[in-house]
Amino acid sequence: ETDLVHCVMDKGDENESIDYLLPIQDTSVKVQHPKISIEGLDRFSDEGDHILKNVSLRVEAGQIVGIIGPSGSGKSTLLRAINRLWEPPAGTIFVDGEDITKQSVVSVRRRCGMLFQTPTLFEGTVADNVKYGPSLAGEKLTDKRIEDLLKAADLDPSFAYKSVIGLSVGQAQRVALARTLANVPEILLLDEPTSALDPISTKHIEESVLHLNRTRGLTVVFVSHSLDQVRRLADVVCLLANGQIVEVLTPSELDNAQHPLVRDYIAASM
Ligand SMILES: Nc1ncnc2c1ncn2[C@@H]1O[C@H](COP(=O)(O)OP(=O)(O)OP(=O)(O)O)[C@@H](O)[C@H]1O
Repeated sequence: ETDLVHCVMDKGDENESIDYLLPIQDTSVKVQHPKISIEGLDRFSDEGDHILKNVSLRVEAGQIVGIIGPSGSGKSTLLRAINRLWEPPAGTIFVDGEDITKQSVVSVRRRCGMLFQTPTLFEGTVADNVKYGPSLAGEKLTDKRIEDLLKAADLDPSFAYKSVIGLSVGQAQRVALARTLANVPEILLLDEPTSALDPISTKHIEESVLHLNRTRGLTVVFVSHSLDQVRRLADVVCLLANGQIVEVLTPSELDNAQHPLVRDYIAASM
């Protein structure tokens, strides 16, 4: 990872383009392992409720997977397990074929960056927030790199030295995206990332995510209540209901979904 960071930073210093922002991940070669593999994941709450039931899911490198489903079906819990915000049992979640519980939490969280519904920034400037993750790894970001990260999140570089106080939610979410990208993630986990945003801010975030996916091969797993968003972004859609994946299909197949819960969900969303 360190080598990649340096390679990207060197190139970033020479070139205006955000295309140097993250290493390009080779998704053309069929590698042995999927990017993410979830195998028989179960979760019980402290009260004994079965929140995730034997969930298995394969996400290929460079894929964008949308997770939809009724409230309380376990979508956030599933997403949070992938970067160990909730600790999955050993041997249930693999990234590049490696059990994530065998790696350090810090490295898992850097590789699998997460955005939440509501951005939480700490007080200070936009740049302070963007620099924070790399500083934990002893890395100091250049001004140019910070500007490139802001551009990648569809935010004007002039925001770098503004205080985060006074930012709109949409701007703050883009800062949160830049902060996540600063860790050079391979996977982006997005938990309803635009549900608090207006349509323009939503478009900014969606365009950034699509651009990063198309140009960098970034793998994306996102939770959304918007079927329109799923249609705009996802290569594959998973429907989660009562803690189980009940159907996996492409966005164009949504209208012909077989499972009654999927059909109900789509009907209710129209
Ligand atoms: N830490 C926890 N302790 C106990 N129960 C929990 C915990 N986290 C989640 N749950 C329960 O697990 C179930 C799934 O929650 P989760 O937030 O994953 O669902 P969701 O599909 O993301 O819902 P929403 O669409 O409303 O965000 C819910 O019944 C929730 O109350």
